Amino acid sequence: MTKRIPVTVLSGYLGSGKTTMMNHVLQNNKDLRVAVIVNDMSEINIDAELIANGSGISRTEEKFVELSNGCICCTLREDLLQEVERLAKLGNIDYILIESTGISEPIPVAQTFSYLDEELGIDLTKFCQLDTMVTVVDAHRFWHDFQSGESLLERKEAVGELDERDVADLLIDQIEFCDVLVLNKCDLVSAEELERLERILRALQPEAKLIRTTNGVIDPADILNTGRFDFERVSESAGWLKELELGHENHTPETEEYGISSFTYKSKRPFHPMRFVEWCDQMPESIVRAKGIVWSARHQDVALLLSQAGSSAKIEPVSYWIAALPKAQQQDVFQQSPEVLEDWDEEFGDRMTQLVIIGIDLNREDIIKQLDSCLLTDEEFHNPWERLQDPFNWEWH
Ligand SMILES: Nc1nc2c(ncn2[C@@H]2O[C@H](COP(=O)(O)OP(=O)(O)OP(=O)(O)O)[C@@H](O)[C@H]2O)c(=O)[nH]1
Repeated sequence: MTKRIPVTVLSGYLGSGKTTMMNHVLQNNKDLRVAVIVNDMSEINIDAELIANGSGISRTEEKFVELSNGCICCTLREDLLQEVERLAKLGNIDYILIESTGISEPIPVAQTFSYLDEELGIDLTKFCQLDTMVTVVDAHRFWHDFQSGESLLERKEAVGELDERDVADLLIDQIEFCDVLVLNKCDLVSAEELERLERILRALQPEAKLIRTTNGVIDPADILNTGRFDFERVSESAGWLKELELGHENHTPETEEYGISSFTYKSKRPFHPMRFVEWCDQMPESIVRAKGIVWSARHQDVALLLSQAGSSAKIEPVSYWIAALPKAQQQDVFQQSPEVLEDWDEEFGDRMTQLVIIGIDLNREDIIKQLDSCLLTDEEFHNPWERLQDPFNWEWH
């Protein structure tokens, strides 16, 4: 069997320094024949010029393939698959380095390398192996972008009119799904600010290797042939998920020194949907990331997922409560996952809220008090919940 070619994917918001880092790695990597795929949405492809002119590229025999009118995660998946397959079959390269566009989410890119594409009949897992998912964060712009409250559409950076993503959502997706987190442009930030930023990134992404850089100067061994990528492990690496699973074992006193902390709010009484939505709209600014499962009294069958990052907060149905499934199906779940019975309520089953809050200088007692005041009062609890106003009007089948 031929050896599978390792692949590193660079993600990171527009202008964070991906191209700069890629050039540095290409110039300083001595032993590997690296093929580069750059995926850029802009009409004038500056990345292409930079790489084409970069010294050392011809010396080290990199091949440059430019995907020019879409992004890896959506419109150009087909192109990417075909290009990677073609490069891999050529057989004269040792490594593939991909720079995805600043607005692409890493999960679909990683999926491209992890599963067979049935539509195109291309199975990249035969030729390559995802080795490292790198996310580059701009230390100078991070807070500005994260707290901007702007959408990609407003910044004219969206994939199309239907692209409703906020900048903060994209940044958090990129941070929460990676093996190596590069904090670039450290020259533009004070030492103290950098320390704080590093701590918050650690709280958001505790598993990835965190590396500070200036002008993308990184040891190529930190992002090539690291062998770090494991889909399941990376999928479970986000700080909010660790907090949910491990609770306080996850905390390091050192982090709390910088005012950064996290906790899980739990309740077995449902939220009044209107009051909860109002709270989400005016969350305290100290909250950097809130995510978790929510029990809303007006939505008895489905668990809701709240995902907040910066000033963007989204609530959507995520799955049926086990208690809302037909009895036979419930039995199947109990057999497969007996641990769900540990917290089972006689009347309400698995329905409960578990919300992770990560932030800076959080006033924990105050936030708990605010959330408690969104729960049904005794009177509301004993009256029919269907009469409560529904802020969402979702339709699902
Ligand atoms: N001061 C400073 N500037 C940097 C650093 N790294 C990159 N830059 C500059 O930041 C700008 C953007 O860098 P790029 O490497 O093009 O960023 P990118 O992530 O590839 O950008 P897109 O392809 O648009 O997503 C360039 O002008 C770089 O010279 C750094 O560490 N410090």
